[in-house]
Formats: sequence, C-alpha cells, structure tokens
Amino acid sequence: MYTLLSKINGPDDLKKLDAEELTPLADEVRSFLMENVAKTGGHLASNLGVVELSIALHYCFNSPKDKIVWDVGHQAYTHKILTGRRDSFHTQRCYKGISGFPKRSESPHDPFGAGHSSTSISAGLGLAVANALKGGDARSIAVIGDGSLTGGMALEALNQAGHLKKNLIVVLNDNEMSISKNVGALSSFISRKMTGTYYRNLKKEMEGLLAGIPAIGGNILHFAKKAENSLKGFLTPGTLFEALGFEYVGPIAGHDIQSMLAVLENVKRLEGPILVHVMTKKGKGYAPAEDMPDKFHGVAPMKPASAAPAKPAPPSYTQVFGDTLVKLGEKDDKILAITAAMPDGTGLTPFAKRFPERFFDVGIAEQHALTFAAGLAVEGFRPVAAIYSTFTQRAYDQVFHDICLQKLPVTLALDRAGLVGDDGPTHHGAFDMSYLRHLPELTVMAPKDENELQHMLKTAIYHGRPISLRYPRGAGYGVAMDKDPKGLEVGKGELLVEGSDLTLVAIGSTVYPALEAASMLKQKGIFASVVNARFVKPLDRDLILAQAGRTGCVVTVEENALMGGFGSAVLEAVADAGMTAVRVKRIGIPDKFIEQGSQAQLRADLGIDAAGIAATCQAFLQGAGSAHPQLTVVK
Ligand SMILES: Cc1ncc(C[n+]2csc(CCOP(=O)(O)OP(=O)(O)O)c2C)c(N)n1
Ligand SMILES: CC(=O)[C@@H](O)[C@H](O)COP(=O)(O)O
Ligand SMILES: [Mg+2]
Repeated sequence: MYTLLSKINGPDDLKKLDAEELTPLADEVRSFLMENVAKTGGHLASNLGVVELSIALHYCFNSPKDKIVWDVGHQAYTHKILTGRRDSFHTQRCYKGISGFPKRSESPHDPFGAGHSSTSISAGLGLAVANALKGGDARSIAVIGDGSLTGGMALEALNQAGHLKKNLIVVLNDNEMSISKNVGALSSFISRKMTGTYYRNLKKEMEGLLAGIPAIGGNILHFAKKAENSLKGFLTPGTLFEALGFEYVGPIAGHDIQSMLAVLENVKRLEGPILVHVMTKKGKGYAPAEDMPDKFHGVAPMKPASAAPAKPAPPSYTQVFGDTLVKLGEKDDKILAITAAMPDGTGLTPFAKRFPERFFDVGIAEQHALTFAAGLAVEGFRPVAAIYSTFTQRAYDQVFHDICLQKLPVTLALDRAGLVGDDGPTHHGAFDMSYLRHLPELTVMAPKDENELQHMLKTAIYHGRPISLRYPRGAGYGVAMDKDPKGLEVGKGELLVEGSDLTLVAIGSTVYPALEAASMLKQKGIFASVVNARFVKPLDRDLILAQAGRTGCVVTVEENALMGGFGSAVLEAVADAGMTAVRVKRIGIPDKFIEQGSQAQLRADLGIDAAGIAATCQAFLQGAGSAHPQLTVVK
C-alpha cells in the first residue's frame, strides 16, 4: 500500500526518488496520515494542507544540517514521517509515545521545539545567526502559518531579520485559516486576491483600455507592461515584506510539488532574508476537512464502528462558560468577550453570534488581547478575556502592568487549566495559580464543578477589580445547574465534610477527587474534613486554619505546579498564623514537565486522583512521605 513511503527512513531516502515520484508519494503520505490520525486523534486539517510543502522542503534542503523550524508544529506530521518516525507515528500524542509537536529530544531533524505559536522566525533567525557566526553554510528555514504570523513575536522577528540581513528563509504557509477563519488586516493583506484571477482580469481590462487609445495607445500599453512589475509589487503582499527587508517570492501554489521544487531550488541560491509565500488549502485531499477546516483542525480518535454508542457526556466547562456568558450578556450590554484566535476552543462562538459587536477575535495575540481588554475596562465596560491557561503565559506582563497595577476590572477566564492530556507539556495549564497568585490586586479562583463555574463567572464580572477563574479541559460532572448564576462571597470557601483526623483542602478540579478520597479513607477508619477552598487568593484563612487547628494535619490538593501554587498559599497561612504543630503535605504537579497522556492517566501518575490522594493521606498520617513514585523526567 505504501510502496514509496515504505522506502523512506529519512530525507536521504526521499532524495533518491525521482521528482516525478513525489506526487504519488504525497498521496501515500496523505493516506498514511488519515489512517493514523483516525486512530490517535490529533491535528488533521493543518497537516493535510502541508503534505506537498513538507516533501518539497525535505527534497530541496538537507535536514538536519539545514534547519527546518515549524511554527506551532501542529502541522509537522509529514515532516516527522519523512524524518525517521514513520514507524513510530502511530504513537504520536499517545502516552509515552512521540510528541504531536516538534521536539529536540525526539529527533535531530527537530532543531527547535514548538507548541505555542509565532516562535519559528525568532528561532530560525537565532539558528541562522549562530550558523553565520560559526562560518557554516547551513540554511535556516522557518515555516509559519498565516494565523501564527498574527502573533507579535513573528513581527518582532521579521523586523530584526530584515535588519540583520542574515540568510534566513521564511516560508509563509497561507491557507487563510487560523483555527477558525484568520482575522486581521495583515491576514487580508497577505492573502489579497490581486495575484489571482482578480489581478489577471484587471490587467486584461487595462490592456484593452490602453490599446484602444488612438495613435499613442500602443506606446502607453508598452509602458504599462513595463510598469506592471511595480504595479504587481505594489498591489501584492510583497510590498509589506520587501519593506521589512525581505526578498519576496510568490505567491506560489503549495500543492504543486514541481513548481515548488523549482522555486525552492532558486531560493536556495539567494542570500539574505527571503520570504516564500505559499498558498495552500487547509484540509487538502479530504473533502470534509477542506469544507470545514475549523472543525477538522483538531480531531478526536475515531471510535471503531463496532463500539457501543458513547452515552452523551455532560456539558464541558467550556460550554457552560460560553452559555453563561451569553445569559449574562443578555442582561448587561457592558459585558464584552475577547479571544485570541480561539472562539470555538474557548466557547465564545455563541456569544459572538448573539452579540457580534461585543465580541473581539484579536488573532493569535494574547498580549494585545489583555491590554485591549484593559483599555475597554477603563471606559466602564466589563471585558471577559477567554484564553487557555498556557497561552495566557504569553501575557503575564500585561496582567501585571496593564490590569493589576491599574486595578482594572478585567475577567481572565483561563480555560484548559491543569492537565490537558494529549497535547502534552507545551499545553498543560500547569502554572496559572502560581504565576497569578503573587500579583497584588488580583483575585484568583477555581470552581469545583460546572455549576460553581457559572457562579464564579458572575462573581468575576461584577467584582469590579482584576480577577481570574480557571477551569479544566473536558466535561463537567453533570451536576444539577442552578437556574441562574449568582454571586459568591469573595474569599470564602466551603466546608463539605467535617472529620477529626485530617483536613483535605482542595481547589477546582481536585475537590471531587478529594471528596472521593475522604470516602475511601473513611472505609479505613480515617475521618477527613474536606474543604473546597474556591479561592487561591484571597484564601479563606479562617475556615482552613480552624480545620487545621482541629485536626493538626492538612493535605492540600491542586492540579497546578506545587511551586508557588495553592498548597504554598496554605503553607504560608499556617506558618504566618504560627501554627507550628500543624503538619502540611501538598499534592500537585511536581517541579517537572509532564508528558502527554490521557488526563486520567496523568492524574493517576501524579497522585491527584482519588486513589492517589487517599494513599498519600494514609501514608502522611502514618508519618511516611508521599505514597507516589517520582514522575519520569522529561528530557
Ligand atoms: C501562543 C499560542 N496561542 C494560541 C495557540 C493555539 N493555536 C494552535 S494552531 C493555531 C492556529 C494556527 O494557524 P496557522 O498558523 O495559520 O496554521 P494552520 O493551522 O492554518 O496551518 C492556534 C491559534 C497556540 N498554539 N499558541
Ligand atoms: C495546536 C494548538 O495549540 C491547538 O490546536 C490546541 O491543540 C487546541 O487544544 P484543544 O484541543 O484543547 O482545544
Ligand atoms: Mg493558516
């Protein structure tokens, strides 16, 4: 079935093929991709769109000597398949399998890791400058999508690259899509149709018009033809990139391998910064993905036809967030919603449809998103910025400098907080409770379930000061939802169970597992109190310290880094209160990066599931340390 692909164990094998064999190879790669992603899940449409481009790049350049850096890297499956990972590709994004993104530790053909967008040009430039400093002749190629080009870092890198004039090739993969339709002035400019049929029709009309002018028409037409290049240069994306010091090449057809080979062979011989503009179709080769590239950006593993129909899952935290925001938005037109290129992922699409004038997709621009929100808040609006926890790390200074320092009422809705699963270490929302709780003026909270999420969202929007709430990827518990969201008392937790032997203090996604652990412990004659802390800051010290004083033994649980996280806040409270007799044990994410795997598997590995919590409590009570082995270290 994969007669050509089976011969390729690296780029050197690829180069042994005749150029004419590359198109049938692309067909095989496409089938291989579909077959495997159907089993593992993953990023489909983006990868289908760059099969030919990936083959052309590896046919023309010499990886690993030449450095091919993929932006985000979610579209690097063909790159991986061609660089010695064909036979391990079935493990991509799986527990202990290969990563779904480029990873230096995985292959010499991955010169730079990725997962977060807009880093490839900076990294590619760094590699290029290093190569020049070493007197090398390797080429550095950054492959960036039109969506990722809307990230500020990309523009910062273009700016420096154009200035330095080092040998750097930027391949712009323009499919006019981010996850959803790409947005922004830059996107429409770089994909303008002046280079397509519209330009050709315009040219034909102009020629007819000029030729029709008596006597002098012929001369003017001759002049116009000579001026055409500058007209085309003026009207096409080249203008922008050439103004930044790049040689602009394109746009070229990104599914025509032969023409790409011709262009890339020429580009190889050019010096200085070059931008090759490649037009591709996201989802190419699979009609449903071509028609709905947003829906097929990320796909779950397909259930075998024989599998019993899955019972309907409870609404996800994301859905509850989105629906609650619409409900609150109906009553208050000061509520505005902001996303950084992820309307679907953050659940804001219903709000966008209902209130289009109060919804803003800023592109992959988290820093801008938060300062834009701060500007809106200055004028009395109630902006809600919905950004994944991990991507909010991009905008830490904006939270401090623009929101907290100015005490502005911006709501940070951090989705995908905690362990996200198959996307692995680049995407786990492992740090937000740590990187936010030390900022003055900011309230930090996390709901125990989807019903408490709706109440926390209302609490946040009407809090009138900087505030963040974080919630996990995936379904809620299917708990009964109160009819309307109601405000909570800020800084107040709740005592769920009272016990005498130890106090379990949990927050967010670890509250229900803590309750379950308490039941397990009760079977063993150990009676634990369970506190739903609700707030990392301000912590409900009265409640927690009262329970700590009663039992003398506290175990905290969080789906966040232990370093500076929620447990640290409890430790500080106990120490500040001088309660030297109270023993505290913290359960959470140790000082390591956590690899990919299912959320359930990773929670079990970390001991933040019910069984792990119960085991640690029992061991702690009996004076031992944690009952859980250390995590494998991510190399
Ligand atoms: C900093 C950051 N924000 C958001 C994301 C989520 N994300 C992953 S891919 C993507 C869209 C990328 O669009 P583009 O670069 O055009 O690639 P395509 O999928 O079209 O090939 C987004 C928003 C991310 N990976 N990193
Ligand atoms: C590559 C990328 O960053 C996004 O596609 C991300 O994988 C989406 O994550 P969710 O599947 O949790 O929305
Ligand atoms: Mg794109």
